[in-house]
Amino acid sequence: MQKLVFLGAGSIAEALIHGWIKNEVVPADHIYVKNRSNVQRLKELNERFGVHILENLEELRDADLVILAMKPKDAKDAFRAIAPYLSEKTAILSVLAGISIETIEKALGARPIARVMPNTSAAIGMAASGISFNEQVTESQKKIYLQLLEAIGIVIEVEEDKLHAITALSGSGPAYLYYLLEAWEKIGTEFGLSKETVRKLMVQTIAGSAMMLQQIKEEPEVLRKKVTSPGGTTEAGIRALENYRFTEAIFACIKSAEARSRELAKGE
Ligand SMILES: NC(=O)C1=CN([C@@H]2O[C@H](COP(=O)(O)OP(=O)(O)OC[C@H]3O[C@@H](n4cnc5c(N)ncnc54)[C@H](O)[C@@H]3O)[C@@H](O)[C@H]2O)C=CC1
Ligand SMILES: O=C(O)[C@@H]1CCC=N1
Repeated sequence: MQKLVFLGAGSIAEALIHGWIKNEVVPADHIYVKNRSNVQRLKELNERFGVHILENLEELRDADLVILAMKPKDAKDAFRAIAPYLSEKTAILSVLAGISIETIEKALGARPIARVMPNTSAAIGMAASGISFNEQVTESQKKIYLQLLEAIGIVIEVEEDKLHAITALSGSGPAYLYYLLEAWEKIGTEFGLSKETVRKLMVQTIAGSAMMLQQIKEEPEVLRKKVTSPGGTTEAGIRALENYRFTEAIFACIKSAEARSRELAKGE
């Protein structure tokens, strides 16, 4: 693919660009970026990664792949603006939360479309992505899409309806973990530790726990129980979480995010 155009130059676009260039999957010279109005932001991406700035929509005509990376609320306007400039050969990769393949097909015509839900860890090649394809995607195109996503982490193909759940889990997931770390830092400093010390310890704790799950093929429950000495500190901590209805809070979190993804699909 010679020309990949990002429509939307925000955080997820940056993460994908960073991942593709760093992992040498797509040369910077093949990447173009466009946003709505923030020219400074485009210049910043140009200077940082060497990607081109798409000056006008006419230049979409020879694009091989258009990546839809604006906010879902801006998608309708964007579709209307770009539809006249897309040629038959142009394929689509959408990262829009909620917006269905059917909606994209209706707006941009029947063409190869991959709907992807990555996360911002794409920037360091550690994304967890879900992906669905429409019927126009051939087996060889599928391989190219998967290659693009595997270059920035892991990717799992699912039926499209499940992307709402994936959005709520791994799409938003990094934010939940950062939020958890924010809380740990607050309480850690209340105990007189420096923020830097808490950060160092807890980032390693998150990374170590994730690696344990990956490398030692045991259930999280088994690993949790290995930490939890009878009558010990972990037991006391977990009891407090239970008192604050930890599982219910997590369920409510994921259900709310999943429901929001379904609302976005309806344009709400
Ligand atoms: N941030 C994240 O962790 C993830 C975001 N997503 C999805 O990615 C999309 C973008 O999210 P962010 O990067 O966080 O948003 P953002 O707000 O950082 O960036 C959105 C960009 O879209 C541009 N834009 C708006 N209308 C446009 C148009 N008509 N043509 C071209 N560009 C236009 C804006 O100027 C801005 O550069 C959303 O649809 C979101 O659901 C998906 C997975 C993870
Ligand atoms: O918050 C959002 O809507 C997007 C989708 C997943 C992560 N960020």
